[in-house]
Amino acid sequence: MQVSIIGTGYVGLVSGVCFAEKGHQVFCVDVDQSKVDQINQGVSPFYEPGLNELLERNIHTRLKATTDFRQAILDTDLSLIAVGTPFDGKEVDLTYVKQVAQQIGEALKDKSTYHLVVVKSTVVPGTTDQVVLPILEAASGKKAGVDFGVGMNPEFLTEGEAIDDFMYPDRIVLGGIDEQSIDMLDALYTGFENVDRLRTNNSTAEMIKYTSNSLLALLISFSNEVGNLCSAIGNTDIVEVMKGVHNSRYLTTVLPNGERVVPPITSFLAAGCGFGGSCLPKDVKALIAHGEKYQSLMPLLDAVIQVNQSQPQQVIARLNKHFPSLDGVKIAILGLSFRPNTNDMRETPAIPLIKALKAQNASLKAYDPVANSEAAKLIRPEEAELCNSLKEVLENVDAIVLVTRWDEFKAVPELIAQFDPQPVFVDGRRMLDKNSIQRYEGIGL
Ligand SMILES: NC(=O)c1ccc[n+]([C@@H]2O[C@H](COP(=O)([O-])OP(=O)(O)OC[C@H]3O[C@@H](n4cnc5c(N)ncnc54)[C@H](O)[C@@H]3O)[C@@H](O)[C@H]2O)c1
Ligand SMILES: O=c1ccn([C@@H]2O[C@H](COP(=O)(O)OP(=O)(O)O[C@H]3O[C@H](CO)[C@@H](O)[C@H](O)[C@H]3O)[C@@H](O)[C@H]2O)c(=O)[nH]1
Repeated sequence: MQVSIIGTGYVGLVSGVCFAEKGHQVFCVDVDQSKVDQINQGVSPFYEPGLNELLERNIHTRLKATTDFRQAILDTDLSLIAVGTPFDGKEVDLTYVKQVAQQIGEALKDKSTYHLVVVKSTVVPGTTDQVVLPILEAASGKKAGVDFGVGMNPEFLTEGEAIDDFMYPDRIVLGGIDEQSIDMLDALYTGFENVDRLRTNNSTAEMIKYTSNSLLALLISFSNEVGNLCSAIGNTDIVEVMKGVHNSRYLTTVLPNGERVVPPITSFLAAGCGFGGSCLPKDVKALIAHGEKYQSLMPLLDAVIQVNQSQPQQVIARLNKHFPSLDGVKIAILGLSFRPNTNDMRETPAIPLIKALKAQNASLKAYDPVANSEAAKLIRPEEAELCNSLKEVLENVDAIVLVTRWDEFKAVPELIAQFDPQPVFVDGRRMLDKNSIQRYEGIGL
């Protein structure tokens, strides 16, 4: 199939290389010329494990990046919209989605064959049918369901694991205005085997995406709330509590041989210094705001955000056990990206934590295995000194705070074993063994 993908961010570019790998002819379209040039040189504009290899293999054979929007639409049968949908403080910002719909519509005016337009961006229920479809009809002068189809295909990839998530999805949601749209969208996923496909309407497809992310966020905040109580009680460990909870038959699958498998969703029961990223915070807030429009309040999701916003304070409370005043206390921050294996700093809990520590006059150093240069755009040198290695950041500090679960940090117990005195270690992710470090403190402990 000839496919155009609009937006070459995490979703657009990963979808592009993966569909090319599956044999489709893909045009990746972006307004950002520098991104387009970089992609055409076979280099990803952002860090994502495995992406460069797939890009190099497919560029200029089955994949091409371009800024020529019109030509990309005319030369393809199906377009995926994968531009950003940020939260603007009040509601989901559909500016980019609307712009793209307008441009696709204008190109469709000159097209004589059937074309399918699919929204892959995360958009609130109703957007594809009530916002995108009317723009396409008005700009093209054509009729949806007759001259072109309209679909919605939410994306579930996780940054840092995006290629595997895309190639081996746990579900494929195929939304559409009619059978023809859904059939064509289904055909795009030929070659994706052994995966549940859910055929539905666009509004339901949109709601599936928000509900999935809201559930994940809810699980995290639930774990954090219980973890905070564990800390307050003392001698009660959230990690062991959640191990016990996982063993419930409702959260595990029992295989015919009796083996118990913990489904991935239960990994979202890990308490920590809070969820960040470009999806969970903005999607939960957008759904709450969308509910308000229908006078359908979501107090449970309001609380999910509230708990999340207070999690950095839990780290500070652990530090305060040892340092009643943080004035002049030298602290190393381990990890700046919102999760491991990415350099994405969007909504990372590291930023509110650094601001809060700085407000108390702590003296900060920080290190991230890949996100240092992205972090330098957000963190001023007077807020925290960015270090180039784990060894360097650990030198001469009173305390260490682990924010991101990078594998490299497993070396910390050994690296600090000989330090005298031992720094206080606050595990913001409960990543390390609590018995492996002398002055260990952790969320939910
Ligand atoms: N990042 C994720 O892990 C993830 C996962 C699932 C779903 N989503 C959703 O997918 C969507 C895209 O997210 P992302 O993280 O890939 O975004 P991103 O910000 O990384 O990329 C968006 C891209 O769109 C381009 N763009 C903006 N306007 C354009 C236009 N008019 N024409 C062409 N290109 C244009 C930008 O230059 C940018 O390269 C969002 O709705 C997001 O919620 C993201
Ligand atoms: O038990 C957990 C699991 C995650 N997190 C934090 O939650 C945030 C989000 O992590 P994760 O969900 O792994 O990464 P994302 O790339 O944001 O992926 C989420 O958002 C994507 C975009 O919508 C969806 O496609 C994915 O299914 C969904 O997991 C990170 O800050 C994690 O540290 C926790 O605090 N505890």
